[in-house]
Amino acid sequence: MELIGDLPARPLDPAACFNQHGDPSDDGVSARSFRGPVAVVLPAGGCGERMGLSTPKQFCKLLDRPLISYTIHAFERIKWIEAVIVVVAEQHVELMKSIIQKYNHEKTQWCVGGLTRHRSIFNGLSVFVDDKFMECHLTKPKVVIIHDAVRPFVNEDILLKIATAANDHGAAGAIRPLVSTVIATNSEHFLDHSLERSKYRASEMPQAFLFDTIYKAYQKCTEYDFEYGTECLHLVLSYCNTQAKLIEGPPTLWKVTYKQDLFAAESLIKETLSQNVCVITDVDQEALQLGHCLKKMLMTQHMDVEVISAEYGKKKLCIPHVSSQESYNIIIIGNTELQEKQEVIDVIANSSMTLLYPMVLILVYISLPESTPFSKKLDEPSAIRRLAKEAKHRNILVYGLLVNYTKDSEELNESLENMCFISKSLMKDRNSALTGQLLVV
Ligand SMILES: Nc1ccn([C@@H]2O[C@H](COP(=O)(O)OP(=O)(O)OP(=O)(O)O)[C@@H](O)[C@H]2O)c(=O)n1
Ligand SMILES: O=C(CO)[C@H](O)[C@H](O)COP(=O)(O)O
Repeated sequence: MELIGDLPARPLDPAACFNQHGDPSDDGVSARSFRGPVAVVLPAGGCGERMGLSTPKQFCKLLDRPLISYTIHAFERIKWIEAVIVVVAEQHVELMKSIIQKYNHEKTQWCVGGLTRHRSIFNGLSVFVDDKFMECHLTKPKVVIIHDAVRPFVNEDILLKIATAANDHGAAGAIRPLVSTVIATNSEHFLDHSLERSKYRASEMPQAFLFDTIYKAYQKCTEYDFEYGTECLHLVLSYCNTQAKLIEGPPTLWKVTYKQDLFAAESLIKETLSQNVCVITDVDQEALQLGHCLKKMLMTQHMDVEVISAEYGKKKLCIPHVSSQESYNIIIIGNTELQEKQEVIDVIANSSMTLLYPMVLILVYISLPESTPFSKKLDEPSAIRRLAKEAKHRNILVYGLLVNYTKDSEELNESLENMCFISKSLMKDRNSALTGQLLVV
C-alpha cells in the first residue's frame, strides 16, 4: 500500500499521516501560505444507498468509532480551521449531537440537511449568514471548505493548498487521475464514444471557495441544479463566472461508497496506528536485552520504536511521554506486579488518548530457567484476563506474551523473532476478541 512509504517517521497524530504528499509549490499553488481563518461544511445528510446498510455510511463504525468522527477530527486538529458545520438528516440529529459530545468535537456544530447533497450544502452555508442561526455565533468566513463527510483521510497539506488556491482564485478543488476510461452508451446500450482518459480527471473533495462566491452561486442556481447537480465547482463557473483552480490530491481522498470501502478504510487506520511503538522495560539485564533486540527487529519491519527503561513502580511516569509522542502501542517488558500494570492502564485511560483510537498494550513476561515456571503460577493468566476485560471498556487492548529466556543464543533468537512477529500482528490487527490471552512465544 502506497500509504506505508509515505508515512513520516513519527506522526504527531495518526490522522495527520494519511499521505502527507509533496511540496505546496509542486502544483503551481502559491507558496504564500494562506492560513485562514477558514470554516468547513461537511455534508453528511445522505442515506448511503450504494452501501446498502441500514445505517448511513457516515455513522458506520471503524474501530468502534463512527466514520464521521474521523472526518471531523481531521479538520479540528488543524489550527487555522475555525469552525466545522456538519449537515445531517433530521432523524440523525440526536445521534450527531451524541457523537459531538462523546468525542469532544469542540469546533463542531450541526444543522439539518435537505433531500439532495446540494440542498444540504446550501443549508450548511446558510448557518453563517441566516438570522435563524444567530445563536450559533458564527462569523462568516472569507474562505469555506466543502468536504464530503465520508472522505475521512483528508490531510492538512491538501487542505492548505486548496484553501490557498480558493483565496487566490475564488474556487479550487482536488482532482485525481481517472482509474477507468469514461464511455458513452447509445440508447440501445452499444458504445457511442469513449473519452481520451489522459485528458480527463476525477473531481474529488475537498473543494474550497470564497464564501460569497459559492453562496451567491447557490442563491442563483435552479431547481434542476439542486435536484440533479453533483459538482459545486460547476455552480460557481455557471453562476459567478469563477473558474476553479484544480489541484492533484493524494489517493486517500477517495469517497467511502461501497461496503468494501469500509474494510479498506479500517485497514488503512490500523496500518497507520501500527507504525510506531513505545517499549518500556524493567531495568534488569534480561528485560533490557529483550527490549533492545525487539527494537532492532521491529525496525526491520519499518516501525518507529522507542525504548525507555524504568524501575519498578516508575513505568506509569513514562505514559505522559508516550502520550506526547502519540504512540498507540506500548510494550511493557518485565515481571513486575499486576498492580503496577493496572496503574499504567489507569494513567493511559486518564490521558484521553483512547478517546479517539484503541491503545494496544502488550505485557511481556520473561520466563527464566531458574525461576518458577510461569505455567505453575495458575493465578497469573486469569489475573491478566481480568485486567484485560476491564481495560477493554476503556479502549485499551491488553495482551500477554510469555518469552522463554534462555542462554542458548539460537533459541533466544527464535523466541525474539516470534515475539517481534506476534507483537507486530497484535498491533496491526487490534483484535479485541484476543485481549486477555497469554500467548507463549
Ligand atoms: N441529501 C444528501 C445527500 C448526500 N449528502 C452527503 O454528501 C456526501 C457525498 O454523497 P454520497 O457519497 O453520494 O452519499 P449518499 O448520498 O449517502 O450515498 P448514496 O449516493 O450511495 O445514497 C455524503 O457525505 C452524504 O452524506 C448530504 O449531505 N445530503
Ligand atoms: O464527486 C464529487 C465531486 O464533485 C462530490 O464529491 C460528490 O461526492 C458527488 O456526490 P454524489 O456521489 O452524491 O453525486
